[in-house]
Amino acid sequence: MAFTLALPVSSVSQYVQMFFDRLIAKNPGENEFHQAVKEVVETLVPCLERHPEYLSHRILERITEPDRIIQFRVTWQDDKGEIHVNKAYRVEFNNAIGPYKGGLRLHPSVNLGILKFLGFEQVLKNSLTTVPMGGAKGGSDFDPKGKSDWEVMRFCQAFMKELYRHIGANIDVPAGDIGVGGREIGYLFGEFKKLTHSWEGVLTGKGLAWGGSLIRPEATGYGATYFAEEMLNTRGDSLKGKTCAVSGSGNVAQYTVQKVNHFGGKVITLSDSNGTIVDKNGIDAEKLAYVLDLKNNRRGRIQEYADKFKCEYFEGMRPWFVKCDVAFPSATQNEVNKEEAQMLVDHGCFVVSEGANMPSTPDAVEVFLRNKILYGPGKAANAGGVATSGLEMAQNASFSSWGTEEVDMRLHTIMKRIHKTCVDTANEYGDPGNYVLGANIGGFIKVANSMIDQGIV
Ligand SMILES: NC(=O)C1=CN([C@@H]2O[C@H](COP(=O)(O)OP(=O)(O)OC[C@H]3O[C@@H](n4cnc5c(N)ncnc54)[C@H](O)[C@@H]3O)[C@@H](O)[C@H]2O)C=CC1
Ligand SMILES: O=C(O)CCC(=O)C(=O)O
Repeated sequence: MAFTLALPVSSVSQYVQMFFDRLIAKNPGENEFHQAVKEVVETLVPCLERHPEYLSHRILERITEPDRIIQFRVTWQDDKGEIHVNKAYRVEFNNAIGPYKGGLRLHPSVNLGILKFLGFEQVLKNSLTTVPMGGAKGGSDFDPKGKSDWEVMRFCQAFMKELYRHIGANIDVPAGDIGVGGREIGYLFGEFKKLTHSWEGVLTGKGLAWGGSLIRPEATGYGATYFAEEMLNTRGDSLKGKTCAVSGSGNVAQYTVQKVNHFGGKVITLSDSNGTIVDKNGIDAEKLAYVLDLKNNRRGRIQEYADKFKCEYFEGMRPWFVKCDVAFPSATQNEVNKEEAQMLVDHGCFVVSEGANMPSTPDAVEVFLRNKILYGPGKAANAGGVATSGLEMAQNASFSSWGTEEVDMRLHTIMKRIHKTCVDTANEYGDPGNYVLGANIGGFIKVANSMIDQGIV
């Protein structure tokens, strides 16, 4: 099809700028969504210059507008019988290459702009995995902190009472994200079965006894660590003997620590929304077991680690002031700002592998790129979680379950493949070592081509 642009523009860069201005005007106030789209479209310019058909097919406009957004009310009762109302969403972003797939977040900060940024990132991330999955994200402003198991169960059941109509094993397959782990997936799955009178792989991150996959809980942290190791290998180096800073202390952080230890590195930090612990001796297997119990069962604060193991605790601080070789931001979006990025680099950090989604602000990313450190953006580095969800879907669809070694081997292979895609794409577009460009173009092309193949829908 001919390159027929309706707008009078002389260059692709100018087109992209006009596109972005319109996106902001059409989606006011959705700051995280603007940020995620801006980063992607800016790096797409050389690809769009080479492929004008993406512009004439209006792929930018279509890929940034969710297929549909479901917004609903969740009404539930606390243990005292008091009634609460939360806002909830499922953003079904794009299913060009497979069923909608992506996590559910339960956190008071959840709003549409955050879920749209996460859904948009998920489209490109899932494409990078090579597993056929579209992108989606959902969640609610419900705060699980301080709630009893019964309250969490009642919330999850009320949430699923609406969501069940919109999802299915071949339609849309949610999973965990911040505030949603094995406990919540269990309550959601139980309610889905009850409402639909069917057993299907409609959620991933399920318990092992009822359709879950080995290694899914570990997969995001393991994957981010495999990605860091791959990046280091390009410089003839490895994680062995490296000092690492990890933020967060939830699912992704926990299994990052485990895998870094496995590779012979030493993790010296963990954090939560209250503060950071710094344990210069390293968080070994025994201390990690304590963290898992603290965070997954007792649901306590990370400060208790410092009390127990007599290390330093920094109230209200993030970990990025420490001296380290490798950083794994694994808590939440925009948790590394420009000053913190500069501090990391100044203190000798030369690898950043993002376990969280968009944890670095745009000017922090600029610091990493300018200093030519090994910087693995979230949509590549943390793709192991959703990739292993894809493996869980494959096992469910074939009524089979694979062993630990098989799933881990597949995860490792997928992470190596994603790394190679980033490296090869960055080389092809003349910017070697730029994993941001490599991941964005690498993920985009497959979705864009699929959308063109499938016509104007
Ligand atoms: N669970 C998964 O499979 C995947 C998760 N991610 C991303 O990884 C990040 C962490 O997710 P999970 O470990 O699953 O969640 P989680 O709920 O298990 O843990 C989240 C951690 O981040 C901390 N945190 C949350 N909000 C914070 C804030 N505003 N300031 C400081 N700390 C904060 C919490 O205290 C907790 O330690 C998120 O960005 C998520 O989107 C990305 C890919 C897959
Ligand atoms: O496993 C999934 O489907 C969700 C993973 C996820 O939410 C993410 O990659 O950010």
